[in-house]
This record gives sequence, structure tokens and C-alpha cells, in this order.
Amino acid sequence: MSTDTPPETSASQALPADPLAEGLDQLPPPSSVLVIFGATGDLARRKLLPALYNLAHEGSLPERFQLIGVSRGELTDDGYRDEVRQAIERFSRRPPDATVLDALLENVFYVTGGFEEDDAYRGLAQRLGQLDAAAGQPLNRIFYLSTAPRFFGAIVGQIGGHGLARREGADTRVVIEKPFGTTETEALELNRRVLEVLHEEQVFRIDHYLGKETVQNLLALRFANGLFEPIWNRNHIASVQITAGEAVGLEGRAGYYDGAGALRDLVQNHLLQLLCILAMEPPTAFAADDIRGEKVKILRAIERIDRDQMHLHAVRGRYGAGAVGGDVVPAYVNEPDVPASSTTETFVALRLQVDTWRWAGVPFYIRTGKRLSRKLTEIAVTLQPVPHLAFHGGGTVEPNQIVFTIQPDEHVSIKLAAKVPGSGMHLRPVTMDFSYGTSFLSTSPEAYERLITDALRGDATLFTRADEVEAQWAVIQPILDAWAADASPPDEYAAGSDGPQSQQRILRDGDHWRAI
Ligand SMILES: NC(=O)C1=CN([C@@H]2O[C@H](COP(=O)(O)OP(=O)(O)OC[C@H]3O[C@@H](n4cnc5c(N)ncnc54)[C@H](OP(=O)(O)O)[C@@H]3O)[C@@H](O)[C@H]2O)C=CC1
Ligand SMILES: O=C1O[C@H](COP(=O)(O)O)[C@@H](O)[C@H](O)[C@H]1O
Repeated sequence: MSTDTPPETSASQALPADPLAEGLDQLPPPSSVLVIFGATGDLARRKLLPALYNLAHEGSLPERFQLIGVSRGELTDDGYRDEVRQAIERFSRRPPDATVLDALLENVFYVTGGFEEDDAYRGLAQRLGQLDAAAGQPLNRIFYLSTAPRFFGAIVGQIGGHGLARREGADTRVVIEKPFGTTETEALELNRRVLEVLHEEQVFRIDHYLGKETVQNLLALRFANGLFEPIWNRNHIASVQITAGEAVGLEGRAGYYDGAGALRDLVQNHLLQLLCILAMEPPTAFAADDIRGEKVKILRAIERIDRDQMHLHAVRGRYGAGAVGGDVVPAYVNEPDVPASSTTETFVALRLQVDTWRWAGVPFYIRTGKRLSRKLTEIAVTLQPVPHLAFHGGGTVEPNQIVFTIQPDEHVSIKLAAKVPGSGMHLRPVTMDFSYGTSFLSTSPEAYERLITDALRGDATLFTRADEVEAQWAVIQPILDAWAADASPPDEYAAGSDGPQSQQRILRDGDHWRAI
């Protein structure tokens, strides 16, 4: 067994300075083998395999593309092909076309093995060698770690140990699912283990929110329109509110979720990413390190919350029984596989402060919860009120608000005050809307479609860098520590509501939570 160590530099791994400027996003990705560890799991079946089918349908996969699934289940290639077919038929966003699906399945293979067992990697190395030989060239290799996080370090170690971390003439990349560690210390240790084997440019840490069209559009709206830049600061913006409400509960994931909770599951990654994109300085180029560098600056500028101030900045909640969308649902503690002693939060509300010249004094409110009244992810930017209102008695004038609705109804709206038609000067709030569906007459691709394509191309712009994930944990860890030291249970809210009443206590005077 040979042990790979990361090279000082790697010409074939070098990222293009600006993939868009170089037109690389228009080219099909280079010939590649995608290896999915955890190939029979929930994420693979519901998201990754359907995403591959949809890319195949659009002709966006490499001309030569092969998939190898790795899991411990004893399956033949044909047995796994049947599983892939079923997953695609059940979960693809478009009904599968037999010709496209059959062509994809011909290039699907399977290796049985435990993630910590040498045999699996010997079998995998042999398969990979056969595919290279059949292609007559070394193919790029993308290892996708769709496994429980406890295996991430071990799998990367085995990849290195079996000489699979790199080779001449082709690129090797490793995509790592979330959560990247469960504490700051674990994340640091995982980065250390991963970077012992791989060069940072080979590591693609996934945050699927970055693959959402509406999230990328935030970058476009902010940095391609002169309209926003002059007002995007403390002089004009009064507050920012980021909400990720979910109607769903545990969906059979109690084993994972009860050990994680809402703060680790959504805030540490997805919601901090939204905050960064909203708050970051304009990057000099739309390239991985320019964008990630700006995000890291924001994360490092988020004020750490002192333990004795925690109650003024953080609220944790847990759903009780209730009804969501007309369905009666049990309390979190009565969900299957949740231990009776659980103190896991299913709701979080935070007030964060970004200590920069641009954002000093502007509260960033973040809120997420399971079993809320409905699914809604949005960012609401509330502007300062006008300094002097000349229309006395003309009705209420609310401050302007720009709302980016990330999902499910993808749109951007700007709330303005307008004159009600007729005599006098009566004012009323109205909205100007930009809806994706209406403007582009197409449905957005799934986030995983975009992210898999980018990983195949080697574009890490929408993936998280080592220092970034560490900076995210540094924001979250003091809150986790404070909650761990506090024996009181999370505040209860009824399933189907907008969360616990206690979320009000972190609002600055005059601010209010938007309805979900
Ligand atoms: N599911 C989701 O909606 C989401 C998941 N994620 C992340 O994706 C990753 C995968 O999650 P998910 O698919 O839900 O997990 P699952 O538990 O459903 O799947 C795990 C996969 O790993 C295999 N496996 C487990 N243990 C071993 C082992 N020792 N050796 C070899 N194979 C093994 C399983 O095979 P077997 O069937 O034999 O057990 C299965 O294929 C996690 O990091 C999760 O946090 C991220 C966002 C959403
Ligand atoms: O990462 C996760 O995200 C989903 C929510 O994703 P979305 O794309 O549907 O908004 C969440 O339900 C899950 O608990 C979490 O692990």
C-alpha cells in the first residue's frame, strides 16, 4: 500500500482564474468516473442519481461518463443498475426517457465493500484501472462521499492509502457531504486529515444551498445591478432577516437529526452561507477564491456572542404536537427513534452582528425550524424609513423591503409605498415582483445538478473552502457550548405554528418577525 501526500503544486488541479470568463461553463465536463460512496443511501437515491439522469437528459454529462457505486450491500452491476433505475423513475424531476436512461445505466458499475475495509478499495482500484484501460487514457476521478460523516476521514485516508488520491494526466477530486464535523474541534481535525491526503483544490465540500438558482441569483442581483450597491450598507439598511421554515419533520432521519439539531443542520452551513452572500463585499472576479475569500471575511467579522448575553441573541425551540397543512402530527419527542431524554432543538432564532464598516449596527436575524406552518426560505432586507414624510394623514408608510424568496415560490419582490388611486394622497404598500417562472419560462434545475456539474468541471466556486467551514463553526460553537451548559429544555411551539413565542425576545425595539 502506498501513501500519497499532497503535492506542493499541481498543474492539472489548478483552477481557472475565472471559469466564466474562459467560457468553460459552456463546455461539457471532461471524461470522468464518478464514484459514489454510500451508493444505496437516501441521498444517492433521492438526489444524486436523479440529478445524474437529468444531466444526461440535457446532454450535460461528459461525453465519456461512468458511475461506480460503493456500499456494503452485496449487489452485482446489474443489481445496482436496477436500483438506480428505480431511484430515477421515482425521484427524477422529469419522467425518464428510456433511451437516455438505458444509455446512462450501461455505464453504471458497483463495488461491494465496507468503507473501512481494504478490500473495497482494492476492488475499486481494479475497476477504475479497467475503465481507464477501456478509455485508452486516464479518466478524471470524482469520489463523492455520500456517507455518514463519521466515515469522511476514514474514506479519504483509504483513498490516499491505496494510491488513488492523484495520478499523472488526470484530475482527482473528492466531494464531501455535510455536516463537515459536528463541532469546531471535529471540523478542524477533519480538515487536517483530509488535507494530509489531498490538496485543497481537490476538495469539494458541499453546501447544497449554493447550488440553488435563487441563491446564485443573489450574487447576480447584488453585483450586476447598480441599483443595489449604493444602498447596501448601514446607512440605508435597517435590518436583515433570513428565514428557512420547513413544514416537514424528521422524515425518518431521527438517527442523524437528534444528534445534530437545527443549529448544526441548517444554520452552521446553509443559513450562514446566505448571510455571507448577502453581506460580502463585491469580489473582484466570479472565481472560487475571490468569492470564498470575501465570505470568510464576513464569517470572521460576525461578533462572538458572550455566554451571559446568549439569551438576548439566541432562542432554541422544539415542536410539540399540532397540525401542519391539515395533518395532525406528533410532538418531536414522540417521533419514532427520538429518545425520551432528547433535548435537541428543532427551531433556532439568532440575532447576529457583522462587525464591519458596512454593517455596523445592522441586526442580522436568522430563523429556521421544522414543522413550522409551511416551507419558506427567504431573505428580507428592510430599509431605513424615509427621514421626513410630507404626507400627513395619508395612511401608514412602512419602510421599503426587498424580499428574496429562495423557495418554493422563487421570486424577488420590493415593497414600496404608492398612492391609492382617487382623490387626496392616500398611501398604501404595494410590491414590484420579479418571478423566475414568469421571466424565464423554465423550471430551475435541482441544486445537485449544478453542483455535480461543477465538481466534474473542477469549479469550486459553489463549494466551501477549509478556512470557510472552520469560520462557520467558530460562529456556531459558542452557542452550542452555552446551550450544552444550560439544562433547560428548548422552548415548545405547536407544530404548524411560526415557532416559539420566545423568539420575540431577541428582536431590537421596533423590529418584528415576518409571518412564515
Ligand atoms: N438524506 C438527505 O436528505 C441528506 C443527506 N445529507 C448527507 O448525505 C450523507 C448521506 O446521507 P444518507 O444518504 O441520508 O445516509 P444513508 O444512511 O441513507 O446512506 C448511507 C449509505 O452508506 C452505506 N454504508 C453505511 N455504512 C457503511 C459501511 N460501513 N461501509 C459501506 N457502506 C456503508 C449504506 O449502505 P447500507 O445500505 O448497506 O447501509 C448507504 O448506502 C450524510 O452525510 C448526510 O448528512 C445531506 C443533505 C440531505
Ligand atoms: O441539509 C438539509 O437541508 C434540508 C432542507 O433542504 P431544502 O433544499 O429542502 O431547503 C433539511 O430538510 C435537512 O434537514 C437538512 O439536512
